[in-house]
Amino acid sequence: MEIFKYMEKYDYEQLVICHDKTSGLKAIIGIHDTTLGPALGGTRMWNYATEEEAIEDALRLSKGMTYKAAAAGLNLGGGKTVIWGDSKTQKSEELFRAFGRYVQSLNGRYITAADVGTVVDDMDNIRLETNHVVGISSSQGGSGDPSPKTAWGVFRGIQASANEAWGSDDLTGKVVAVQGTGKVGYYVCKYLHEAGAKLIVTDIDQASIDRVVNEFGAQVVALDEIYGVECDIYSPNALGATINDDTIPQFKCKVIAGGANNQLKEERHGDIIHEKGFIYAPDYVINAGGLINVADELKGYNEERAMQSVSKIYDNIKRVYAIAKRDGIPIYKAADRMAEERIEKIGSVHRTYLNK
Ligand SMILES: NC(=O)c1ccc[n+]([C@@H]2O[C@H](COP(=O)([O-])OP(=O)(O)OC[C@H]3O[C@@H](n4cnc5c(N)ncnc54)[C@H](O)[C@@H]3O)[C@@H](O)[C@H]2O)c1
Repeated sequence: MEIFKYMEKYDYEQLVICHDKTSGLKAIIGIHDTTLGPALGGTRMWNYATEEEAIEDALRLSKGMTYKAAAAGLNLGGGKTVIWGDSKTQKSEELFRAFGRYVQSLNGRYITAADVGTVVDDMDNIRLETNHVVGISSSQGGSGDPSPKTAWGVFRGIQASANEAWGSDDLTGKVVAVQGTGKVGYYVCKYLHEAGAKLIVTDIDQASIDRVVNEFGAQVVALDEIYGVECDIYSPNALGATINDDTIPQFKCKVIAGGANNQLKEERHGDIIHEKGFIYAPDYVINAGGLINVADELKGYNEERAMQSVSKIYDNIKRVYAIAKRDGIPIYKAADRMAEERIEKIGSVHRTYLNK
């Protein structure tokens, strides 16, 4: 990989390679864009096959965070860390403290958080060396499990999508097919049930299915049946890539809106659902509740304020739909455009010299 060529192509700011022999730390911090504010993004611990794979992931993921934060209306840029190692066998206090010292050395340009392979305890260890970490434990002033907040944002995005499709936020009697009833899916079901929607669910885990059946009267279907059920809304909250060549012909819904990451198998599937007239809430806009929630820790965490901020996902989703119509482009592309326009506009404000 030609790193500078790649960085130039997608306009990256910085790549930081961190090494500590004693703890075995091998970390790569990608900072994509800090126009809107410090780069915030989680630390992923993963046993990559090669050094190149790890670098590519740090770069790819940090760029994704630029778009996610910008579209969420946060004053944050995009960054991400990958720690190259096995999260089951290679974690230690010293490894995360060594990493924390590198985060501190960036003096607030980058703020870290938990991601795949890292947990709250790891963030608490990083916190021993730097303040530039969020997602720490509640006892330390952290915001706790983000899943209910992510789900609240997904619910608000579903309301905005219903408004777009049927002219009203009212979900009474609407049938929603929910794929995945885990940490996010359970709360999505809860909010939908409270709003009067009817639930059809599927999951590989029987205990989580039983819970939503008992608590919310959900109807259950087999794993593969969820795509083709008669419903108004399909809400993916489990796996990525469930909008693909196999599933699109099965969909009977009008709206696709759920919390799962990377829902389009390929970009062209975003074009296909656009041509077929589906209302699709772009994944990284509708599932930003966890990020918005954790970012609230930077002001001293306040749950009520965080929930209000997450609620604005309603407006963000509506804005994406408006941009798609304004420019005659598929909705998934409108999300990127919304993020890029915000960075461009705020960036131009920052050109004016201010003696702060
Ligand atoms: N937790 C968050 O705050 C958050 C934030 C942003 C995005 N997301 C995304 O939301 C999705 C769900 O995250 P989560 O935290 O609820 O994870 P989770 O592991 O708690 O839940 C996922 C659920 O999907 C089920 N599942 C797995 N394979 C399935 C299949 N083939 N068919 C149906 N169900 C299946 C699992 O049994 C589990 O109950 C993921 O894509 C995640 O990346 C989560």
